[in-house]
Amino acid sequence: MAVRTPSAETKDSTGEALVRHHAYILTGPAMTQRTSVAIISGAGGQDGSYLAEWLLAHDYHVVALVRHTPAHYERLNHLRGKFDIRQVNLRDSGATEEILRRIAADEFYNLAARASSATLFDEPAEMGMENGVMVAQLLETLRRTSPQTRFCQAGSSEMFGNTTVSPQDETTAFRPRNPYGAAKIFAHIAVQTYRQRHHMFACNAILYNHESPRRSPEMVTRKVAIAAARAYRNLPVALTLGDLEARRDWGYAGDYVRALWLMLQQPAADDYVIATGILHSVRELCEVAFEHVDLDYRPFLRLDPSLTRAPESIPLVGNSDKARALLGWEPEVTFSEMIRNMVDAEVAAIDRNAGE
Ligand SMILES: Nc1nc2c(ncn2[C@@H]2O[C@H](COP(=O)(O)OP(=O)(O)O[C@H]3O[C@H](CO)[C@@H](O)[C@H](O)[C@@H]3O)[C@@H](O)[C@H]2O)c(=O)[nH]1
Repeated sequence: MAVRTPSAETKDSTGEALVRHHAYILTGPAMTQRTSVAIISGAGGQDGSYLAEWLLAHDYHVVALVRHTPAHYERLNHLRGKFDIRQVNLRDSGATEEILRRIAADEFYNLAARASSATLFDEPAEMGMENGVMVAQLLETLRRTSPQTRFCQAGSSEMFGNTTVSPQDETTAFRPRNPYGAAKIFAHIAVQTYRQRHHMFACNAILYNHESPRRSPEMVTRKVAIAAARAYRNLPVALTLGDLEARRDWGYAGDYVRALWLMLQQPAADDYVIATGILHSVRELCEVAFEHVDLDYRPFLRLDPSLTRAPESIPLVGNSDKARALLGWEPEVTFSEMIRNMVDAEVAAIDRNAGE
């Protein structure tokens, strides 16, 4: 168990105590547990909501940083009142610095990013700023205000892009094929720089696709789950897909946020690939989702080539042996279980809406 130095109570501008922390401190033979404080940026997304749940279940004081008005974030609704939520644009370094200085968190998880597959190629300059340069800015602010804070950066398998190696691991060369992947690599290198040159506890998670009922509806797993549930409830279905043969290494988001947390509990900071190591096609995804409701997906399917992306010459599939060995991490939810849960969640949502 890591032993961390306690720090002082922090106060807001009114002088009111905000949070008391720190982690686990040894007091003689007995171990006293104090509340750890974690900041999650980009907390309103799929991963932020699962990570907030995980941290709250582990008695953390959670501070969620969101970009828009807090009420906007439905995925956090069930947790309201259990954590602090602050609206801040991380590109505003002054505002970010004030928050970081005041909170002096034990852990910081950076999940803030542009993440839609529709925008992987769009607005390269903005993409570079938000998914790349902003992370370096954040690390620099942390270095000046709260260098003891442990930092975790959510990277992506898109960094491997047009790889020539399969499966990919932490030693595989990056070959990004879009500005999204390139920006994430900039962030990845920034994390390594602050770890090596400034001795900060900063980790990179190279996350392969991870899904859940909280995934954005334009992502392919959620699209298919919604279509299967609507077909099951005899509602009009638009299952319009780009490509049935595209393959992905799909894991469950709840499992992946557990890996992020585990990284920050280690004696030393490092980088880890987080993946299942198993590929499935969009066709298999459709089969699992529709078979779960005893239907055939084919009559509902329309192919739209405009939704197709050039396939990778080598599929993106991760080797997470390092995370399994050093973090003791294993994915717990299988692909089929996850897709079936996603369909069940959509059926429940339809029924809830019908009952309102
Ligand atoms: N969205 C979508 N994808 C389709 C469709 N038809 C086929 N696909 C294929 O389905 C795969 C998964 O697509 P998405 O669910 O949109 O996710 P992604 O593009 O792989 O990106 C996600 O995962 C990355 C991790 O590798 C993340 O970095 C990224 O932010 C995002 O979460 C891709 O190969 C995509 O080409 C379609 O109609 N819609």
